[in-house]
Parts: sequence; structure tokens; C-alpha cells
Amino acid sequence: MTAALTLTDITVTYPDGGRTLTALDNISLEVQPGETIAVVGPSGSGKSSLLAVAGLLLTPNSGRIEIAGEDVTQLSRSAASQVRLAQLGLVFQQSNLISSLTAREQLEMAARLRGEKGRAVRQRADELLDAVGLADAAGRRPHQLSGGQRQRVGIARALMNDPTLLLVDEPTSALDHERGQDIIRLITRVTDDRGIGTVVVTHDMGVLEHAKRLLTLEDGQLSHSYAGGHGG
Ligand SMILES: Nc1ncnc2c1ncn2[C@@H]1O[C@H](COP(=O)(O)OP(=O)(O)OP(=O)(O)O)[C@@H](O)[C@H]1O
Repeated sequence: MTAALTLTDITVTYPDGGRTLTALDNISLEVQPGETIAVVGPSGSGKSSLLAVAGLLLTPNSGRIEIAGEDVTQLSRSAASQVRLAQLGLVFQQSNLISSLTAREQLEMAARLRGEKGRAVRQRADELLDAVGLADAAGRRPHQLSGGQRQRVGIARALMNDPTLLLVDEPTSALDHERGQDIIRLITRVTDDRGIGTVVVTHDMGVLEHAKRLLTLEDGQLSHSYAGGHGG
């Protein structure tokens, strides 16, 4: 099976006054289709840097990035954004929805950015809203949705391009425990159902209950991993 994401020996440094700060210290990671990996770590441990590298938003100092077996380490900006549009789904901490658009329109816009239009787009949007439990809320705008519902719209939107790889940044931080757990369950379910490779970055240990594999990031180093989760 070709991995959804393979990171090999990734190092990222930032200039820090006169010195160099190592945000990611030679880390390697493989995410298989259907697998949800949680990366947990304290503030400043390198989680955002890891997502930025996997999302082709940040070029590492060294190491290799493969998405679905393709080496995408050294792409130009425009080639990287093509890969993002075609293969990546990004879900942010805040759902980043556009306030004037209904839930359905948020999803349709994601497809339009890729040049798709027509009835099939609307149909796909409605299917995905249904898949995340929002069939009845398709016509609502963000202010008419709860925080958890907004996150669901963000997840559905990220699925519009049928991504190979789903990158999720702190999806539960704006939610109470119960709703946070619902969102994590939803993410692991769609990952499994659709054969996506998913990386969830969080400092919320609650994700532990659901992720199949947990990696801990500390001072730029990935340490410990184990198989947990309740299936799915
Ligand atoms: N653009 C930058 N310039 C300089 N240093 C940076 C930059 N971005 C991040 N860093 C530093 O790199 C380290 C890792 O940061 P990163 O944002 O990846 O951590 P994080 O785990 O996502 O933190 P948080 O949970 O607080 O978002 C930190 O020490 C941070 O201060």
C-alpha cells in the first residue's frame, strides 16, 4: 500500500536572534490510507511546523516529503498549490468559514476554486454535509451554527476534493469535551470510510481515546507512539 504521507528525516530551523532554533529535529513519519495519527505536544514543540511541512506551506531545511508516493519536497509555489488543491484537505483550529456564505456554499466554493461547477458540485456538497450530520443545516450561515457544527462544515469542506491527506490543526480547541470528542470521532470515521491518511495535531489528550496511533512531539522530536483507539 502506498502511504498517504511519508516524511523522512525532516528538519526545520528558524533564525532566533543570533542563533538557530530547531523546530523539527530530523523527524520521520508515515501515514497510511485510512489511518488517523494524532500528534500531541506542548506549545512550541513543533506541531504547527509539522503541519506546515506536510501541507507544503513550509519547505524544510532538509528531508523528503512524499504524498501518495510522489516526491513533493522541492515543488515551486504554484506546483505546491496545485497539489494542495488536488490532494490535501486542511482543517483549521477555527473553522475559517466565510461569514456571508451558507454551509452548502462554503463547500461549493471549495470546488469552484478547482474550476468545477454545475449540479454535480451541489450534489457532492449535500452528500458531504449529510455525511457530517448537517443535512438540515445546508442553508445556514456560520453565525447560525454552533462551534461544533462549524467545525463539521470545515471538515466537509476539506473533503470536497476527495483528499489523499487530511491535515487537522487543533480541531477541538474551541469546543467543550463532549463536542470535541464528537469531532474526533467524525474525523476518524471519515478517514476510515474514505481511505484518507489523516494527521491531527493537538495538545488535547482527549484525542487519545480515538486515534489509532499517537505520536508525541517534544522539542522538535517525535518520540513515543502506540496503538490505541476503539477501532475505526
Ligand atoms: N516563523 C518563525 N520564526 C522563528 N521561530 C519560529 C517561527 N515559527 C515557529 N517558531 C518557533 O519554533 C518552535 C516550534 O513552533 P511551532 O509553532 O511549530 O510549535 P507548536 O507546537 O505548533 O506550538 P503551539 O501549540 O503553541 O502552536 C517554537 O519554539 C517557535 O517559537
